[in-house]
Amino acid sequence: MRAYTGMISEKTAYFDSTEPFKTELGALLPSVRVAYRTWGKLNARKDNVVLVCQALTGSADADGWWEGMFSPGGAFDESEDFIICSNVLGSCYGTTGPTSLNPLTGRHYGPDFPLITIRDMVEVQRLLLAGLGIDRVKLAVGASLGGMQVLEWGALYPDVVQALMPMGASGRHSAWCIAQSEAQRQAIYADRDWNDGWYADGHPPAKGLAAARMMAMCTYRSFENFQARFGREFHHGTTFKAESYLHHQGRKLVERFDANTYITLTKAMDMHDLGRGRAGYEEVLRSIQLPVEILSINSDILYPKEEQEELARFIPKSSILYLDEPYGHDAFLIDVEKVSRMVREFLEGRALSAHSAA
Ligand SMILES: CC(=O)SCCNC(=O)CCNC(=O)[C@H](O)C(C)(C)COP(=O)(O)OP(=O)(O)OC[C@H]1O[C@@H](n2cnc3c(N)ncnc32)[C@H](O)[C@@H]1OP(=O)(O)O
Ligand SMILES: N[C@@H](CCO)C(=O)O
Repeated sequence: MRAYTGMISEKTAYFDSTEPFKTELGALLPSVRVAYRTWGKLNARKDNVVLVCQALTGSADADGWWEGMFSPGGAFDESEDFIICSNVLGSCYGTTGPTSLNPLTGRHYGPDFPLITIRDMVEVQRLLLAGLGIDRVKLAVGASLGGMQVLEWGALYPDVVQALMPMGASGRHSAWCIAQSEAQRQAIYADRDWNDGWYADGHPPAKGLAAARMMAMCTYRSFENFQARFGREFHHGTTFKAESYLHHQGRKLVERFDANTYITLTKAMDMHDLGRGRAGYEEVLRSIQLPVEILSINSDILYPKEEQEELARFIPKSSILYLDEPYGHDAFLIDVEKVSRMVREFLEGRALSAHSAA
């Protein structure tokens, strides 16, 4: 697998919405820019759209961070489908977020960027699709934060999306996940360069962001995976391989990501709750009348299988698949061949029948 560098591809396109965007929680963004990529061709009936929703540190470049999903006969097949992936609201890869200029102040939003929600991310994607003249999506698919967006698509726009495939996600962020996010954010706040989010250019809270990533990496993997890969072996001198692995991953994130963005996106994930302000959590799940294929990762310590089984229990036309791997939550990025096949089978099976019936 190619290492994901977080560079914005030159193939990235931009959609600008000059209308003010009101967030779910009432903040007003004067304008919104969306960075997006597409692959394949939109057919004459405009009914071959597959929407890919990114995970936490991803970008519009799904062919970078989820490369193995792109192949003839695989999940994302450019000869069949028109595949769209946009960078989420609040991120730092081209879509409006804390690193963007605030037109009202002329400086970066930084920590002034408002608290946003998964619903805001979906609303911004909806603006993009409308701007591209698309009003039907045959499949919305994504893992982790991407899975949350997929579920919100089902709740917000069931007339637009025709099938959903959320992976390694829940219908509402658990106390456990909120606690992990907060511990990571506290590592950033504790960095001497944090300066309440107004860190100087070239002096980000690097140690804090690296520590946050190291904590997160432990939750993206599993006891078994760390034990099998690193055991008690040393990397150099008295540094264990398990330590140097985390140092490496922490360093890599600091090179490609922004601390205020990390805070914005993890808070949005913590706000994830399909039931908020609606008729009730279970009712919302029951009301999703689309074919839904739920992928559960057996070794996931962040979103355990009970959470996907809960989704499957309440969403009427859902079924559940299990990815039986030792890798932990990030198995969706590692065993891509298997995941890709599962998506294609869904697309050509239950998802296709919903699509043809529409
Ligand atoms: C939406 C998104 O997910 S965005 C981005 C994709 N995800 C990420 O980048 C998250 C961070 N990366 C990863 O977790 C992984 O690289 C994955 C999930 C993408 C792939 O998993 P794996 O194939 O098992 O890769 P692995 O976890 O071994 O990481 C490989 C890297 O760790 C390094 N590494 C492995 N063991 C050690 C060690 N003991 N000490 C130091 N470095 C180590 C490798 O040299 C390699 O470095 P590179 O990425 O700079 O080439
Ligand atoms: N590893 C993912 C987050 C967890 O799925 C990312 O870096 O975006």
